[in-house]
Amino acid sequence: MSSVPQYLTGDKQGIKAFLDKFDVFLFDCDGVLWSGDHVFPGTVETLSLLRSRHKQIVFVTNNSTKSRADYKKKLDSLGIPASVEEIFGSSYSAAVYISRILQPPPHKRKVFVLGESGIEAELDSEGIPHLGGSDPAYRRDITPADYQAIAARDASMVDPEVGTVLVGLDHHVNYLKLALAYHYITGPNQATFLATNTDSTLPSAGALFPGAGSISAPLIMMLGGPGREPLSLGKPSQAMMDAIEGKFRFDRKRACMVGDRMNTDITFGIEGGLGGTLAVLTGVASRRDVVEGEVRPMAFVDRLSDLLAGEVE
Ligand SMILES: O=C(O)[C@H](O)[C@H](O)COP(=O)(O)O
Ligand SMILES: [Mg+2]
Repeated sequence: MSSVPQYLTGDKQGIKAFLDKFDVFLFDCDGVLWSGDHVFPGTVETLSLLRSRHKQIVFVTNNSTKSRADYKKKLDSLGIPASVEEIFGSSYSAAVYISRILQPPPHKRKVFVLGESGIEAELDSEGIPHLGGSDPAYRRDITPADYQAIAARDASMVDPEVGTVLVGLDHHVNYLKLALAYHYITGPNQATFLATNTDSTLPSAGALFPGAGSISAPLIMMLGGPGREPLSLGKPSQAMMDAIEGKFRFDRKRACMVGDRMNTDITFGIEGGLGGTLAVLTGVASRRDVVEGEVRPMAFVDRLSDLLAGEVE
């Protein structure tokens, strides 16, 4: 059983000592920097404190609805200084995995997407053709003709060149898309079943909503349940950690993962062999999860801006 994490809120010297241990901070976004479009008070000041101390900052989000360029716009709109180079999302992680590791053969190079434009933009950035996703042709009710065409594997409905099904948070999921995804995975296409992430919930507006995991769950059930889960390329996937380390070239022992979720963010940092992990209580995890859970961070604070107390010399 892991030890009880250090509680740093209000502990000026403890915060200073904690911050001094690290040169790199990997920041989760939803539940840490903001909740939906509400940026938590003190977030901007805390990040600029770290930058003033020459700490490297990387934004590592599982939220696949936006691309890195979209996140740059969101960070700008919330007054959070950042470069697009500092952003690493699960949709980019999945696109890189497909183009550089999975490398489907030319006749199976297309990806059927259950997700939003963030996935499509990152697949485009890696030159990967895709269908489904935000295409309005799929945002409709299934019809009797659809059943016939899908069952008959009519190429107008079931594209023979689909070799991968990629699932992320999809605010427009529906029966037709789930049916097509199932047939791509189980039919002659034998498509590879991937997910950008499998978070069960999404923290937004101070509450919890269906997460990306709830979008792939019906497919897992249709495929026979446990053992048929998709390969997930978001946190805590170490494929994502390796890609981030490869890009930013940092000493893992001098890096700290900051997150609000134990089974993604904190597990990501621990399994990645990072020097530290810090939890905040403004998102998914409760204090009890942090202090008594199976997975525990090195330290925690009530909110990110509590780190500002570390400014005192
Ligand atoms: O369902 C989801 O996709 C997640 O809740 C969301 O993406 C979490 O984003 P993160 O906290 O990693 O920024
Ligand atoms: Mg989060």
